[in-house]
Amino acid sequence: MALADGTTLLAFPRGKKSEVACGDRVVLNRSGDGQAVIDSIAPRSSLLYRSDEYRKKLIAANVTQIVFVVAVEPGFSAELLTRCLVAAEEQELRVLIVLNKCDLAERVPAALATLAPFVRLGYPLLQLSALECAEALRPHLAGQLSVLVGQSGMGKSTLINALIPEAKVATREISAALDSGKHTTTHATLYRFDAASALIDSPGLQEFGLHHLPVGSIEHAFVDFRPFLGDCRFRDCRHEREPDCAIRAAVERGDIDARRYEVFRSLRAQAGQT
Ligand SMILES: Nc1nc2c(ncn2[C@@H]2O[C@H](COP(=O)(O)OP(=O)(O)OP(=O)(O)O)[C@@H](O)[C@H]2O)c(=O)[nH]1
Ligand SMILES: [Zn+2]
Repeated sequence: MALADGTTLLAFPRGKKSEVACGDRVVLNRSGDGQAVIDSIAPRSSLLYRSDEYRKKLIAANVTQIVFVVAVEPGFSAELLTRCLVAAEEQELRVLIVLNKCDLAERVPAALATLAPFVRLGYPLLQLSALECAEALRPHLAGQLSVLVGQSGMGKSTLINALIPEAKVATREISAALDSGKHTTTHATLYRFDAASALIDSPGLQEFGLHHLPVGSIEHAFVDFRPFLGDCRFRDCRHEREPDCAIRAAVERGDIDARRYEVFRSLRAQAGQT
């Protein structure tokens, strides 16, 4: 836990089950030996979970922006990006898509083609090379609590280590404090730039399991569905086999990307289970 004066200390939740997420603002009760107990958690402006059919887990609180890192190689999952965008829309967060490894110039056009449908939807795209110009990302982090998300191999660690030189050291210190190296891969870490800007590195968000989303909020989280919502014949249309479904009609006309519609269907089928 970081205090207002910038110092940090080790803090533990009161109960056994931790309800605290990275990014939370808390009231601490100091115990004198440099440690503390978490008394209460301040109201959150946003909350990201990961979930599967069995359980959901808090990942990050009070985030204002998701930075989704993809690379020109290896290939990335457009479905995962769609899921990330849905999670962001549902929590009303900003999104920045970062295309990394643009130094591999001959691979850039293919990656841009994959990203074109997302850019058409209005999501901002930043092209950079974590090896050559990681600094290009820094201005986009100003004034935001960002969470950095990406599949393995996209260059997330390279980016963080370039922007935050103490990041490598911090990970080691936290593992030592918890007396176990195995925590390094599962817990989220918050790196502060200034009073208004910080970055959360959260390995757990990679898969974007969204089983926890309320069924009714999913269709609204697809920005391309919004112009057509309310135009279906049935008010409670599930956009599956109902007659006169405006969403399916839009897919058939090509106004909604068919792959996005398929992601919608799978999210809807899984929704509300945890
Ligand atoms: N050419 C090029 N290679 C890069 C760039 N950024 C990262 N890489 C390489 O891509 C590989 C993966 O980078 P990492 O930073 O370890 O990727 P990661 O996303 O943190 O992956 P995990 O550690 O598995 O989560 C490494 O071999 C990096 O050197 C870049 O901008 N250009
Ligand atoms: Zn419909």
